[in-house]
Amino acid sequence: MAAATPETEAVATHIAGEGGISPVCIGQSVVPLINKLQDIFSQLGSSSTINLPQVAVVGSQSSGKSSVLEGLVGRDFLPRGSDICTRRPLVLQLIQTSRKTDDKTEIVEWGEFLHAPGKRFTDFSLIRKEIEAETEREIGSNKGISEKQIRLKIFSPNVLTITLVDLPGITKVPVGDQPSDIEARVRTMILSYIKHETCIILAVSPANADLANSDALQLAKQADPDGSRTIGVITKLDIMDRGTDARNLLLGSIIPLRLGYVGVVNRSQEDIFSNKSVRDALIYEENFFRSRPVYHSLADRCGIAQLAMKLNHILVQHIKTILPDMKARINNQMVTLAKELASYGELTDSKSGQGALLLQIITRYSQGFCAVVDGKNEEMSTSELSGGARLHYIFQNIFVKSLDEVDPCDELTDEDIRTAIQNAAGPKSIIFVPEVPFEVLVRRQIARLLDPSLQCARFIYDELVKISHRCESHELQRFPVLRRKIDETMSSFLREGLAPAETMICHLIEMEMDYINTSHPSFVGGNKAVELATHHIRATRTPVPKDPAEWKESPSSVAGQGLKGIKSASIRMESYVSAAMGTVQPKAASGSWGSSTVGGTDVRQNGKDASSQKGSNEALVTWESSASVQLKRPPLSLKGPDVLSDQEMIEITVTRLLIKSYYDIVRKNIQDAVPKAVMHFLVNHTKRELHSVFIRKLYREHLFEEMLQEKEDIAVRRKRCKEVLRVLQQAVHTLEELPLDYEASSSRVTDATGLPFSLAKSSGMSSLHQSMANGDAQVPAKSSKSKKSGLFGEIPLPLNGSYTTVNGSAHLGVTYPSIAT
Ligand SMILES: Nc1nc2c(ncn2[C@@H]2O[C@H](COP(=O)(O)OP(=O)(O)OP(=O)(O)O)[C@@H](O)[C@H]2O)c(=O)[nH]1
Repeated sequence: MAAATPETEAVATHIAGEGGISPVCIGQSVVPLINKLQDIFSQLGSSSTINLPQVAVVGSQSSGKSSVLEGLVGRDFLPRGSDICTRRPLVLQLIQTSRKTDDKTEIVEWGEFLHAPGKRFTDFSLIRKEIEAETEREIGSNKGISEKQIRLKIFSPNVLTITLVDLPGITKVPVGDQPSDIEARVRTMILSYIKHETCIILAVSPANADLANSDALQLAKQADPDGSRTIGVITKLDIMDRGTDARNLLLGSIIPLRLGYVGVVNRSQEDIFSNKSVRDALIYEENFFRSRPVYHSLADRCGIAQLAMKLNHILVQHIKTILPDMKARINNQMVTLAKELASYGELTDSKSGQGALLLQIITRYSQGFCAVVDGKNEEMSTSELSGGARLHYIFQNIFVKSLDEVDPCDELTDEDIRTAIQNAAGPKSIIFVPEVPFEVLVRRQIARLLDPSLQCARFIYDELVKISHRCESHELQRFPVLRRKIDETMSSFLREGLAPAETMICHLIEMEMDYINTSHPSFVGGNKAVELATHHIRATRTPVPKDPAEWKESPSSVAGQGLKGIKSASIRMESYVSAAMGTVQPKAASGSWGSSTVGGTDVRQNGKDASSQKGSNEALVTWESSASVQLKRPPLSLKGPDVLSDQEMIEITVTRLLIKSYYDIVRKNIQDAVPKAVMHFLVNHTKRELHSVFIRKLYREHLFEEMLQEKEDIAVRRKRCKEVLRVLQQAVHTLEELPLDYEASSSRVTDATGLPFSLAKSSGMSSLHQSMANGDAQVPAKSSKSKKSGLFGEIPLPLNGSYTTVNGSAHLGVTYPSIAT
């Protein structure tokens, strides 16, 4: 390396400070704020979604990760060794404390674990022991690995303020308690840290192993494919094969890395055994690079100090890049919290305040109810019907449709109709199509409309109850008593609305049953019904059998089928059709079926009746000459004969037609009137009166206190909400304090070519590059502020662009002289 010039000496003095103990503190004004934020957000618990930048050290087992971290911290406190040492992720937050104190007794450096809050570890060897003990407490001593973090804060005036994560090394063959898939598990664990875009990866590879096989670089590439946040760290430069050096590795000739490599020399195992101090190790490292000319031109890539500077600068730029997003996220969180807080409202003790609050709640409730019913609710669902649309569905798709599907005669058999007709005729024969049985039967069918109509009203009532629950405001949740009272009032009010709706429905059905309006213009009427019946029968009759024997058989076979097969049989009956049409019956048929003419003959006098008549006449004659004839006692239950007469068929068909026609009229009336009644008495009435009912029943001054009793957890939530809001406001404040025009003053970051980032991208800087390459290590005091874009945003060139060396070597970002070893 080139000898130190007066300028570099001056810079070195500046960095070393008085007595050589002042460290370079690039980012001092920025990173502490981030740590402050980190503390603030840790108070918020896991709900915090702010990802603060971290630096994670990854690599294969025993590659020197912990040693690198120790070098960066400048203290000897991590478990290290040739065997597996780091078995749980160690999150290490370095916090720079105030620089120096005159009071020599004051403790200036200490560590604190999250699992032992308040306990200061001033003896750093105890920190190492505590890490080992805490590791064993979790996973025992037999080489097991866990992903549960150990969190440690190191407070010191001699550290760069930064967060580092030491991760277990990648290992191939399971040993001790390690599971068979140890390699995969460790890789997954490491990836879970380094995959975050905000994580800077220190990929540690030993110089004495083939870089092409580096686990660290392979994992880093997986998490950061474009290499924009990966720094390669080459360790063990001191134990490379004789005759080899790491020049090509550091230059990125083997595996190029966008942010380049830094070579370091840590303490060897022997050094550890002999308790070599960090300070001595750093001096040794400095001498190592100084004594090897091959590294002279790579001063900016050699030594832990360069790594510290590089890291710090990248971190600063990174923070600047993510700041706007961080602010936006905090603001979003604040908006959400403010809304939540507003929903909890404030408590008031004054009667007028309570009254106003109560009035507001019941007014909102009533308006919400109406809005849901009217379909004006803002939170209207797009995935299913809700509110008023459900009421409409119940009316039209359930009620009206169900009535449409009802067949008024489905429960009326021909025998039922015939029996009704005969009963209506009393002791007489039927002359005309009877009116009474039609009325009796149609009334019975109209009565069947009552149940579905009442059910429809019930369904609507149920829906309104559901709506009433839905429109409970968030605010109402705070007051369980008020909520219960509103619920009670609402359901009793809805019940009160249901009663008149049901009464109205009963009246509607009764009205319909009470007066059968056969003059209704849509009613088919008797004559038309006979005509239709006749027409229907004509259309469906089968041809008359040619063989008279078949005529004989025909009726009897119909009779043989009994009333079960009467419908189809009646269609086949020629006699029936003839009777309906007024034509003459075939003789044979008339013999067995009686002399029926439309409306003129007692059709019940069928063959059997005739023969019994004949039999009684004979009995009379015989009585005169011989012993008396006994009549059969009529059975208790009397039914008409099995076989239907022609006239009966017509009567039945006509009666059916009349029933259907009239029922249709009534059905339409009911389909129309029931929804109207329900809407009027129940739904609209509720909408109209709800608010005044609430006022009447709930807005009572002596009830205010009771009804506005808050749920216990609401007070807790309100308090928590306020607290989190306060913390967020503090975070915003902290962010606003951040000097966005921050400019690094005493270090620079170089890209893989060895040039400072910005300079490397500037044109016409080759002479500068050359001077550095020559080991002059001088950067003009003023250089243009150019920028490099990448993941970490734009990296401006430090204004003074000074390149620091101490005695021709890079100076550390930590000042070991002050450390008590
Ligand atoms: N000679 C020499 N030895 C080193 C160097 N870096 C680390 N070592 C030694 O390598 C061994 C492992 O170092 P650690 O720092 O514990 O490595 P690690 O990667 O943290 O190990 P695990 O956490 O167990 O994976 C120790 O004995 C160190 O002394 C170096 O640059 N030079």
